[in-house]
Amino acid sequence: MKVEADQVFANKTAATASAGGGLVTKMKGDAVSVFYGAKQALFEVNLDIYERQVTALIGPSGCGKSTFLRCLNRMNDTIDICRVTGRISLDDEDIYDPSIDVVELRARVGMVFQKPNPFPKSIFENVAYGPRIHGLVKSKADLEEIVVTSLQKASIFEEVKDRLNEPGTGLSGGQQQRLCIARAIAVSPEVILMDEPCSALDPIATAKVEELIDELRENYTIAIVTHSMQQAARVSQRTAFFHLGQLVEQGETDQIFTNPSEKRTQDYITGRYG
Ligand SMILES: Nc1ncnc2c1ncn2[C@@H]1O[C@H](COP(=O)(O)OP(=O)(O)OP(=O)(O)O)[C@@H](O)[C@H]1O
Repeated sequence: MKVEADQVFANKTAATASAGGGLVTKMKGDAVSVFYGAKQALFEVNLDIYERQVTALIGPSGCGKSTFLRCLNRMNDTIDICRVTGRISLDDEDIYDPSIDVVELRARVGMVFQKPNPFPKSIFENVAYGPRIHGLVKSKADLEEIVVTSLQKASIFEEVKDRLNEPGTGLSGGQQQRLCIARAIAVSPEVILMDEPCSALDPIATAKVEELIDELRENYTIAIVTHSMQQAARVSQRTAFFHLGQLVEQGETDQIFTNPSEKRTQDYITGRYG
């Protein structure tokens, strides 16, 4: 595993170089603990998500990666037994403060799920829905422009431009996932959370989505949960390794994969467990 990761780094472009210095914190977790009923799933996690960087959350199954990701736009609020303590901020504002409008928060911090989940509506409507309910458009022309630019940014416009009125569910899995990314982009989020966005995709569709993630980094802050260490190495500049509900280590992806500080990280990336 480590050898493959090294090869990936050897091929990496200047993109990685920009991961050094000058980083701005976009979201910050301070002593974040999460409980599902009596069971504690996360233990005092401190993690910074930097602006215009891709941060990969890695670790063995059940270590709490998705739980942490879901805290970042309060998706865990939808789980009755879930309780979150500590502080999570977006641009230094506490997102769990009672004054926060959760609908607005989720527009600023969008999410793409493991399984592509287009609405059972046309391709156009899938993307138009968010801007419309968030009141982001004044006219039909505005809406059309947002739909087209979102599909372009999600690198799917060329494939769907002649079938915008056909159902989104009729697209291939990889196209559906890029449609879901277009839908997330349409409400102009600042942060995009991705929970194993490629796990239901074949290698070609995965490569397209990974390429897209790299392009999106120019304008968005991204946090991605992935089981694939090669994927983490390919798409991220920062990596956070979780184990048994604890954040073991975080840092530049190159450093985490080639020279981790913690033995548990080393064991995981070399395939000793997980
Ligand atoms: N809705 C829930 N109700 C109760 N327990 C939950 C719930 N969601 C997650 N958990 C528990 O919290 C712990 C962390 O789960 P989580 O899904 O965050 O891990 P993960 O690292 O994302 O795992 P995976 O890689 O398998 O998706 C696990 O023990 C899991 O069983």
